[in-house]
Amino acid sequence: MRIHGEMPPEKEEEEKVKSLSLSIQQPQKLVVVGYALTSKKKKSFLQPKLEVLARNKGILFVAIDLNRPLLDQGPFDVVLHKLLGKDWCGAIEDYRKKNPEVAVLDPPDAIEQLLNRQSMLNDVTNLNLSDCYGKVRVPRQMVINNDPSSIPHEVTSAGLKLPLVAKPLVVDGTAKSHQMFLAYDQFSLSELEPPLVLQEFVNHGGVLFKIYIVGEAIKVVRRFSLPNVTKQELSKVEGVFRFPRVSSAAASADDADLDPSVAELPPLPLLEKLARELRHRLGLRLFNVDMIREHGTKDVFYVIDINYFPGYGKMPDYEHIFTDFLLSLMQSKYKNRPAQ
Ligand SMILES: Nc1ncnc2c1ncn2[C@@H]1O[C@H](COP(=O)(O)OP(=O)(O)OP(=O)(O)O)[C@@H](O)[C@H]1O
Ligand SMILES: O=P(O)(O)O[C@H]1[C@H](O)[C@@H](O)[C@H](OP(=O)(O)O)[C@@H](OP(=O)(O)O)[C@H]1O
Ligand SMILES: [Mg+2]
Ligand SMILES: [Mg+2]
Repeated sequence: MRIHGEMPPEKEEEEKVKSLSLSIQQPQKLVVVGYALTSKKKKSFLQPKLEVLARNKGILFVAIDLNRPLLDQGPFDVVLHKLLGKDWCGAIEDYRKKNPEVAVLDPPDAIEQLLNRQSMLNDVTNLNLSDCYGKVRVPRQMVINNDPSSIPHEVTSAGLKLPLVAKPLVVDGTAKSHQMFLAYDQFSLSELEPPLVLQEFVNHGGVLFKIYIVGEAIKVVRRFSLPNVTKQELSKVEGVFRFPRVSSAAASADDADLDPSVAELPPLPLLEKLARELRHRLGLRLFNVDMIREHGTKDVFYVIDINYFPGYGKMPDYEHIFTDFLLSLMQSKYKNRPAQ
């Protein structure tokens, strides 16, 4: 008995030969991805499961040699990078100008706005997502550049509400740039070392949504976060307390037994619109957004952090999503090429 849709054996052979000869006439072009990553990033991102799947799909990752001029290397179809410094950014800019057909992920000037927590959330502030299943806000915040002794006065005159999260102003991939403090009173903030961003803490029930963006693809996961701070606690406690990287553990909160009103994912149309708008405004294709839901509301969300080229290795299915994205870059490249 033949299952519906199955071919007779002779026809099947004919088809095999046909597709083989087609592939000989038009051998699949390898997609060469040059990468320049810190060793930490290389380890977390370039996992064997990604490299193997990529190879099967005709994608080859090649390390860029940082001791040789970038312009002498390649040819690459895509350049993937997460390195800092003027020299590197200059080299990448120069490379982009001279190789406009290569997809450089992403342009250094677009990345720059995410390397400073003052500019990082600007584009979210200016978004207008009304009628889109929820409100997306940014916590009120201020920057302290110097003189920690002036912080209590500055916080009071800016009218910021306690508790505050104190975050290093600059995000440069070092552990220090992720060192966070929770401040229960404004006086203790003078103990901290500027430059800092002081951001209002928003109660959100201890769950954070991490929205990974890879080109047009979105993946959202739940992560654990800081618990709510009650009024009572705030009135009793004084001081600033360093807290660990609560939301970075790969063990996600997806499987935890959570209050459904806290755990419910933000509506997909809201996330799609947010991702689309941010992709355009930021001019980036690889980033993630940390979002929390204001406790006691259904649809008031706050964006508290945006990261360039985040820990995709922790994103479920990242190897499929990322390789599909790389192939889609090639398709749009050939589609946009003028006919010969
Ligand atoms: N305004 C806020 N209100 C409530 N919780 C916050 C706020 N800002 C930060 N947090 C908590 O602190 C954590 C760290 O803050 P943030 O995401 O800004 O730091 P980060 O080091 O840049 O994180 P990442 O590892 O995602 O880059 C968040 O995951 C969240 O748990
Ligand atoms: O994917 P999430 O949970 O958001 O966490 C990432 C941070 O946001 C990134 O800042 C880290 O990358 P850098 O250490 O290169 O900044 C990134 O480092 P990683 O790629 O080595 O895991 C992650 O810690
Ligand atoms: Mg974060
Ligand atoms: Mg961050």
